[in-house]
Amino acid sequence: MTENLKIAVVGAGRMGADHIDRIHTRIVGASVSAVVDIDLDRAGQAAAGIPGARVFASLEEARAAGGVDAVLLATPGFLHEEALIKALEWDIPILCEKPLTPDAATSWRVIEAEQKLGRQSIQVGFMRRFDADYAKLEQIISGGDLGDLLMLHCRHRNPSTPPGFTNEMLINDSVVHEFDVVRYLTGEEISSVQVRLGKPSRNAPAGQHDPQQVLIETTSGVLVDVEIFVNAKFGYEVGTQASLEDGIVDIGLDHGPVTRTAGRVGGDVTPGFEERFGDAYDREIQSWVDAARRDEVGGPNAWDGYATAACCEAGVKAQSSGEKVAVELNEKPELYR
Ligand SMILES: NC(=O)c1ccc[n+]([C@@H]2O[C@H](COP(=O)([O-])OP(=O)(O)OC[C@H]3O[C@@H](n4cnc5c(N)ncnc54)[C@H](O)[C@@H]3O)[C@@H](O)[C@H]2O)c1
Ligand SMILES: O[C@H]1[C@H](O)[C@@H](O)[C@H](O)[C@@H](O)[C@H]1O
Repeated sequence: MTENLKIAVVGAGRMGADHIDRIHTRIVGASVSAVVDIDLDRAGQAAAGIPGARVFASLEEARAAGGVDAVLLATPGFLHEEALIKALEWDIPILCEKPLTPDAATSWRVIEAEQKLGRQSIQVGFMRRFDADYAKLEQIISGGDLGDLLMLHCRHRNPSTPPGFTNEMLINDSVVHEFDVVRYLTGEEISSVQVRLGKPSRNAPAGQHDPQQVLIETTSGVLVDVEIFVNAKFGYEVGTQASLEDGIVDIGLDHGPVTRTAGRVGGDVTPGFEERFGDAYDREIQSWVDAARRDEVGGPNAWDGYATAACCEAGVKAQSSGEKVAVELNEKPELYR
């Protein structure tokens, strides 16, 4: 077992910097040994104050300098494939922020490379599986006391989007989480995706149709509707209502105290994903580190990344056609059964 997992974090932007701080301050059994970013100033800022953390412009340079046991990949999704294939060739564990890659063909190439390695080495950053609410909902559904799950109603609202957030990214950067959650909660694959574009918000930037409604069906016929609304302004909200045969369960309602005073009632709105899912990210990264030290994977794997990428591809097609698009999956390799 590796005593102290020395991690190279690739991409020191919003998510990478958050993970660097988390590993440095809260994660046990690991340290940040390298910060890689094409923007060296940004890498330097993220590495500042972390003993032993060196700064590089590429993963190859970091690897050549030595002291890299594992990679945490936090660059934009379209850049993931190349780094994943490299890390698999070097046989070092990887935590890849979602999405694994943006479409099925590129994700399948990653699956093929991992099969060549012969063991699972990639964990995908679907942190909702580590959220206490989602974990409880999964237990309620799989426990069976409320009968079969029939429908899920999901809401996914972000205050705004960063520059360069395309219309396709509503699906392959945001709804990719719901694709994973649906597979996690039902234990089934998704069979089809449909996207409906209704009245757009005046707050959406040019080129983005926001909000959108995504309709999902699983292999046993569980129906799911998702409101994806990425310029909702008021704050960050992710929640799900599950309709089961003998009960309705809600998670992700605004939490914290609700105060009634001076003729008003109210509580706090979560500003962003860091606050909503902070505990989940901590558990996710600790689980990855613990497993990686034993050469194992501690969460959703490359098959989960591939299956959701296939859903994203169907979703992007459905955005332009308006039709229900079937999700086509290759046969699941032995490595993931
Ligand atoms: N799990 C979650 O809730 C969550 C939240 C936010 C972002 N993410 C994911 O994290 C990843 C990063 O998102 P972000 O919001 O931090 O993006 P960001 O734009 O803030 O940061 C990306 C960083 O990557 C760097 N970069 C670009 N090309 C590079 C290259 N070739 N080599 C090294 N560095 C390079 C950029 O300079 C930038 O610093 C994405 O995959 C995104 O989907 C996940
Ligand atoms: O990259 C982010 C992140 O994955 C958040 O969890 C999600 O709510 C956003 O929609 C997405 O853009």
